[in-house]
Amino acid sequence: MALVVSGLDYGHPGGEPLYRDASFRVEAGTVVGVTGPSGSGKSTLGALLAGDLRPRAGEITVDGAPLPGRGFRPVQLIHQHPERAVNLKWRMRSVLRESHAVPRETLDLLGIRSEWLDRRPGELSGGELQRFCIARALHPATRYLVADEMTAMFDAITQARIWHALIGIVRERGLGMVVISHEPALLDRLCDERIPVERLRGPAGSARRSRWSPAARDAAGSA
Ligand SMILES: Nc1ncnc2c1ncn2[C@@H]1O[C@H](COP(=O)(O)OP(=O)(O)OP(=O)(O)O)[C@@H](O)[C@H]1O
Repeated sequence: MALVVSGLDYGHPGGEPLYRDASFRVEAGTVVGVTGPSGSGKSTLGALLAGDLRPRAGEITVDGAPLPGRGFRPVQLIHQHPERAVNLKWRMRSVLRESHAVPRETLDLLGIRSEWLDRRPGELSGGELQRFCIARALHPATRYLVADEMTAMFDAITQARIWHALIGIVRERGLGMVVISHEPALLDRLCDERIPVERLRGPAGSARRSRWSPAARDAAGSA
């Protein structure tokens, strides 16, 4: 059981190639960190894994089946910007219900207060709204989670609480998880393995790589 990326090619329309023949896997029950400089393609990778973007070539499979093009997405993406992931006109009760009947226990673990359920996204702080996006992503049929700078808007104590709750659920359900983050300490704490995004560019990515510092190249090369 794994989320498997094989021979992935992708570049945004009109942009330079970001991924060439990239391959890696995330075993169910493991947490994999993805690191890389700003603009290197981490969020793009998250969108590809979740099925929001389609690869130009290559394949992404989920527990042996191709990533579905429609219907429920077994790879759920938790965005860096929660306000882009929800209908801003709906009350939070409906935002949650659109995904599934989130158990009260999960709401409590994520620190979601009952009074927030009757508000709209614009009436919550970024961190409060993000808790709802995490709860939504924990659909019973979710197999893998991709967390893209998920806790960037939280203070350190809340960040630690949210990660503790989420990793507990992930481990309990045997989900696989990809954590995209700029924070090495966070990745050290959470992840079983780290993948520098540079490693996924393949030999053809060396044209872009040459614009970066020798230290970054060495780090990528030794990974
Ligand atoms: N929809 C798009 N159309 C064209 N180019 C895009 C699009 N989205 C992102 N890009 C470009 O693709 C590259 C990778 O962007 P991406 O957001 O994946 O990087 P990132 O590593 O997540 O960056 P950050 O750490 O700053 O969030 C950037 O050069 C960006 O400008």
